Amino acid sequence: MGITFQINGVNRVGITHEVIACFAANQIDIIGMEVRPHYIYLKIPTVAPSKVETIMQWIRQVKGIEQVKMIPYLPAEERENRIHTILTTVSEGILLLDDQLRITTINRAAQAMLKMEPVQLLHDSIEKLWGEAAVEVRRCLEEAIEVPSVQVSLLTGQKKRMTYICSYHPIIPAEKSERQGVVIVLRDNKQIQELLSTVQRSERFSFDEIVQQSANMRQCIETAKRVAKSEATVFLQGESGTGKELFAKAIHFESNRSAGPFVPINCAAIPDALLESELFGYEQGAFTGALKGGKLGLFEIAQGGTLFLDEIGDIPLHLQAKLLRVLEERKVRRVGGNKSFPIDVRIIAATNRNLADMTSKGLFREDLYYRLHVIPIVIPPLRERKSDIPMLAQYFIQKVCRATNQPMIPLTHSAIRALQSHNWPGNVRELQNVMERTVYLCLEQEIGAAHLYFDTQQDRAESDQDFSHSTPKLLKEQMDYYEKTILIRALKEHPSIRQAAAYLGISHTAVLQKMKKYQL
Ligand SMILES: Nc1ncnc2c1ncn2[C@@H]1O[C@H](COP(=O)(O)OP(=O)(O)OP(=O)(O)O)[C@@H](O)[C@H]1O
Repeated sequence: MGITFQINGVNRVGITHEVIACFAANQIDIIGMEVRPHYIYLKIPTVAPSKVETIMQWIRQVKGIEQVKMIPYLPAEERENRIHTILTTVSEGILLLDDQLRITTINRAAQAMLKMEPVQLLHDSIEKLWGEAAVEVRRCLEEAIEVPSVQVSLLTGQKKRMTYICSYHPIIPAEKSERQGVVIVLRDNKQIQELLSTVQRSERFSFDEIVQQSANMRQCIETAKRVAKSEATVFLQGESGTGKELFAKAIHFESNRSAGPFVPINCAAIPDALLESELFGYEQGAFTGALKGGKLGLFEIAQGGTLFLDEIGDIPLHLQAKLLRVLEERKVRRVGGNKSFPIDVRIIAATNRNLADMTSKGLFREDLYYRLHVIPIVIPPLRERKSDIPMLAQYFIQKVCRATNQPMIPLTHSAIRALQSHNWPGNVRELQNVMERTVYLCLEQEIGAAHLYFDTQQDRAESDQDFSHSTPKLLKEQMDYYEKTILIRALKEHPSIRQAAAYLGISHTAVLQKMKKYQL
């Protein structure tokens, strides 16, 4: 409590001294003060309202003073109030340390996370409290560098060991080079995992959402449902676009791990050099360019949930060995790390390649193949389940109509017959594209066979041969057309993208880019 004045005047040497002298002459104590060009802020103990007016008149008599008014707080108090409000409202734990690494402030969230009262923490050095775990905090202070995302294992006030994700930020005042301290931002690892699984939970998916009515698909779903509750590794085989990822998701959400995360990774889409660190994570300093504090691997992120290894046939041989070890020991060691930690992750693997064939050719490790091939489920291509086509086509039409707020457009019998006589090399994904394109371009009340927009460009490329007929005329178009055809052939003739790349004499990433360009 107290009374605060804001005094505004000219910038004259000695003016502040004369204002203070007014208070001293009238025996009024000054309990807070701040001076800025043209402004003096003064705080005094509470006095009677009548006295306040008298004081203001004294001050106005000082030469050069233009305005005196009462304000609720000194500017520094106002800043402190704001910082206090921020600290109490953020969900992260915040600890402010001085230049000796002593704790000067701790917010409510940090007290709750550490399960400690401020008296147990304030004024103690973080090095005394955290021991070894504080090494990076000192580095942050001494080298004035930010340290983002370090995992720290600490004993809480209830003597329970918990893992936190911390980041350290040096406090460096503007215009000065000396360091004033460190801000520690603390996040509860469990909260992060829960957040992650909430995100996954929001994408819940069930077997009921897999559209089908053919006997062979029904059988696949029955098998998948039966094994979902177990912990067994499921091995999904099927051509591209048959719905392998949908099966993987449905199995996860039907399993006892449904509250945990579902983490998919497409092994073919990640360059060799990054795949290992994506899967297993890395320790700080593991290689040039490694993030400070290291990086969580997908095995760690999938803890308590399911890791979906899509396109498993594209994992290079040296990583196959490491993956096998992880699956057998159920322990992961980060790249550049020397400690292993246990993992609790269910594996679902998928491939559109003939892995058994690749094994016999020495392109895929036999031991890993058998480790993964526990419960194989073969999803048939669309051409082998033509009875699913009408239902799927209507489902995709309805999806677009709903999204664009238009009434459902019916399919004629002739359109259904045309759809069923198509070969569908791209399976359900291709059917989905055809139906979406057809709905967007259709101006009729119903969709007949003539209105279907098949992917003729792809059909032409796949049917390969006669380059002289109906090919594009412009040089660029012709070159693209031939490139796409060559790429399709190479991909068909080689068991993995990496080998197709080696055959074509280009990098794996170049093949991936071209596949994206031609939507293969
Ligand atoms: N039975 C189905 N019901 C509804 N949608 C389906 C069905 N099967 C596939 N789809 C849709 O087709 C697309 C391809 O499916 P998905 O990605 O699961 O195939 P995939 O076999 O994993 O393909 P890839 O091998 O290329 O990764 C997705 O958009 C998916 O939603």
